[in-house]
Formats: sequence, structure tokens, C-alpha cells
Amino acid sequence: MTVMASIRDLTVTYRRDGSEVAALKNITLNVQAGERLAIIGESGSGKSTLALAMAGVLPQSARAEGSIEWFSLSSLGAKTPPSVLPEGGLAGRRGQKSASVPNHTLLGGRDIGFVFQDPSASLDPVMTVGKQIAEVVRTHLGLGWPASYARAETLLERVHLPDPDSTIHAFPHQLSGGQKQRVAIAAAIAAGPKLLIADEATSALDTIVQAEIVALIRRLVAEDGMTLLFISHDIALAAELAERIAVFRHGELIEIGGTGQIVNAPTQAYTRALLDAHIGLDAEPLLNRSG
Ligand SMILES: Nc1ncnc2c1ncn2[C@@H]1O[C@H](COP(=O)(O)OP(=O)(O)OP(=O)(O)O)[C@@H](O)[C@H]1O
Ligand code: NI
Repeated sequence: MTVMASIRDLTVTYRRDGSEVAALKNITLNVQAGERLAIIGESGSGKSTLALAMAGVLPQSARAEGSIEWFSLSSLGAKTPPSVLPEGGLAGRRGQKSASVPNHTLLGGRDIGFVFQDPSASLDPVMTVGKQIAEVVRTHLGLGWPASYARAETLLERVHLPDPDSTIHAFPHQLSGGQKQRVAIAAAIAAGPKLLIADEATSALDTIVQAEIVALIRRLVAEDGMTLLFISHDIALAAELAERIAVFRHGELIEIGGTGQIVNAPTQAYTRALLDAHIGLDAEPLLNRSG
């Protein structure tokens, strides 16, 4: 297995109103190229902070220590960090001001695609869905508008939106929540990222749509050979999609392992409690999983 990103002793502290919040504490973790890795934990455990740190877009109020080293993110196979990442990893810019938070906008970059919980927040309400996707293609792949629109239409087909040739001219408000999330996913993968980060991408959707979006993400990740970082507070959902699960609590990585091991033989009482919270609800798919 090839390591895509090596996170070493990553500590992130936010400053707010004179006080400090330690959002991540000494996280050491390898992300393997091509794997589906879930990051789970309850609200405030630091999951989104990890995603922002990996994308190099922590807010200015954040101070990061440690390092994130990238190996196979760039499609060129070069070791140079891609544009969205801080030069030399986080350690290289300690104390420097970081880029502004994406404010739940799409980063949709070539190297890391992002999907957030709320597609309405990540989509521009006054721009057609076709243009939003085409813009990502144009900006990151350097294609002209006609070629970018053609690729946008193909992407709308790939995410199974109905009538791509008319949907391409639709505005976000004309689509359902699930359809908007499909558009957001199309934009996120439009420039062919090696890594797709889905941060609570299905949390705002009802159970049936949630299952459809999980299936969609699984298919796209397989088709494009992407690495997936699936962030969720829902261990059952994570178990359905991921090959490995990392459990975060209060900013610490308390347990990481294969999905089968985490689900069937967790070493931490906290993980067991997360699993027990699902027993009696939809325990079947969770416990039938082998790995
Ligand atoms: N911009 C910020 N300024 C100050 N504190 C922050 C900021 N962003 C996050 N935090 C704090 O850092 C901690 C980790 O937050 P983070 O959003 O990473 O957790 P999370 O696991 O993604 O939570 P959720 O499931 O609610 O999205 C929390 O205590 C949170 O309040
Ligand atoms: Ni979050």
C-alpha cells in the first residue's frame, strides 16, 4: 500500500475571545492511496478541523503544529504539494496566517474535492448548476467554456441527475436537497481530484436519499480511483462505506482499524458505546459487515 498523506503530531488550536480550544491533539495518521477511510466521532471531536488542515484552509484563528506530508496526491506523481496545500505542510507555515475558511463553498480543486453537509451553502444560488461545474473544470483543467460545459453535462449524467441537458441550465433552488448534493458532488469531482473529502455529506438528507448518496460516492470513488475521507458522526453509515475507521474524541484519535475490527472487536469503551447506540435501530447492516 502507498501512503498518500502522512499526518504527524498534528495539533490544532483555535483562539476565540481570548481563550483557546484544542481541536486536535497530536494526531498521527496515514491516509493510504486509494482507501476509503472514515473519520467518526461526536460533534466537536475535531473531524472537520482535520479536513480543513488537510486541505490547508484552516481559519486564521487556528494555530497548527506538526506536519502533513503528501506523497501521491498530485496526478503528475510529483512530490510537490498541490496548490491548495501549504508549502512544506503545516509545519512550514507555523505562525503564519492561513488562507480563509472555505465557508462551506466548494473547493472543487484538482487535488482535493470537498463535499459538505449543506449543498445550498456550497452552491451559488444565482448561477446555473452547469456553469458552477463548468467553472471548476475551466479553472482547474484550463479548458474552454464549450469543453467545460460538455464535461459538466457528462458529470451530471455520472451523478445520475435526471435530464442532464436541461438540468445543466437549472438553478440550485429548482432541485431537491438530494439533487443539489449530487450537483455538489459533481462539482467536487469535476477536476479529477485524487482525494475526495465528504464532511457530513449525507447528514442533512433523509435516510433513503442518504443511502443513495452513499452508494453514489462509493461508485464514483471506485470509478475514478479516488481516495475517500468520509467524515461522519454516524458509525453505521461509516461502516457501510469505509474500509478503515478512525474514531475521534475530544480532539484525539482514540482508535483506528479495519471496519470489521472496529465494528466487531473495538478496543475502546467509547467505540463500543457508539456501536451500542445503534443496536436496535439499524444494527443489521452494521453487524453483518465483515470488512
Ligand atoms: N473557527 C473556529 N473557532 C473557534 N473554535 C472552533 C472553530 N472551529 C471549530 N472550533 C472548535 O473546535 C472543536 C472541534 O471542532 P470541529 O468542527 O473540528 O468538530 P467536528 O467533529 O467536525 O464537529 P461537528 O460534528 O459538529 O461538525 C470544537 O470544540 C469547536 O467548537
Ligand atoms: Ni464537522
